[in-house]
Amino acid sequence: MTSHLKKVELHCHLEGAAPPTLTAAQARKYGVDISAELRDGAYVWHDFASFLECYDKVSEVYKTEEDYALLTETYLDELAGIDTIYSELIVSPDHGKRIGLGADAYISGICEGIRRAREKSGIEARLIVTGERHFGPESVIGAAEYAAKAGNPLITGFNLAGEERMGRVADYARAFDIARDAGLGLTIHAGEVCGAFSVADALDAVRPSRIGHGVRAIEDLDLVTRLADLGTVLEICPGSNIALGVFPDFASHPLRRLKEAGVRVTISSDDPPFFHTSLKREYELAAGTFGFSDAEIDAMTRTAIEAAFVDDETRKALLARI
Ligand SMILES: Nc1ncnc2[nH]cnc12
Ligand SMILES: [Zn+2]
Repeated sequence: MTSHLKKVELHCHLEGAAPPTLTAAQARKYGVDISAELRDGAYVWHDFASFLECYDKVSEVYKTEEDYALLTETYLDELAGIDTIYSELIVSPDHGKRIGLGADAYISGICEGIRRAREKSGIEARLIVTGERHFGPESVIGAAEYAAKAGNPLITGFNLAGEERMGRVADYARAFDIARDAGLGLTIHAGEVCGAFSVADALDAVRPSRIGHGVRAIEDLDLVTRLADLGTVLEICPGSNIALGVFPDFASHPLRRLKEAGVRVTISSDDPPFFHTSLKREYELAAGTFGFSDAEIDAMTRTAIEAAFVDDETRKALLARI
């Protein structure tokens, strides 16, 4: 049981958190046929590439500023309902542009959702703007420029997500320079679909303070030592990793081995309904399946706050609540 524990989430894609019931209602509202991507209340995909396609199609039924406010408020309300005190949402202003809403309206809807949720429960949230590898380096640079110039106090981080097998991290280094110069926190999806080399690439080319997933670092024990020595924080999403077949089962998942090797680990849900999971379930897995004590889980939550892309005053206030 982890219902008595305070929770924090560093790694969740906003559109990836869209509840199937809400997506179905949105599709009906706009007359969009989503039957190939949403069947019997579940999202339909069969491998990483088709997951990304399904994700993009689902995202298309969220079209207006109000749609994004509602989606954000809905997810943050769910998190607050399980005693989550802080959430970082991975968002894509580029997506806002692609669907014709515009990056500013997309972000403004999301910020309104954060405001509404915080008013009800006090939950704190920040935004990590992401570029997506499969749209190429220029689009990722565009996302970084947007994040850097937005001057929005809720945008505090920059990420690289999408098809990890496309290009090397060095191809996207310029985008991270722009984000770093703007004072944004940096994190990169690496070592999820690709092996340890991808995590080493991220450290060599960018040296982010956090890595999304990073779990396949376990294939190279020198790299695990490097992560531990650098203090790089891994945003680990066990349910996502099993759903995507990164590891065959929880028994072979390296969360515990990475933690025991001294790597700073945290737990998140990634794209919860796509992977039949939730932050609640991830905490339950940490306790039940991985066998972590309450104190060990609290320590991971504290690590997440230490690594959060927030100002020191907010960090202090969050730490005081664990
Ligand atoms: N798990 C994941 N990996 C890479 N890109 C993503 N975009 C949404 N979810 C993702
Ligand atoms: Zn992710």
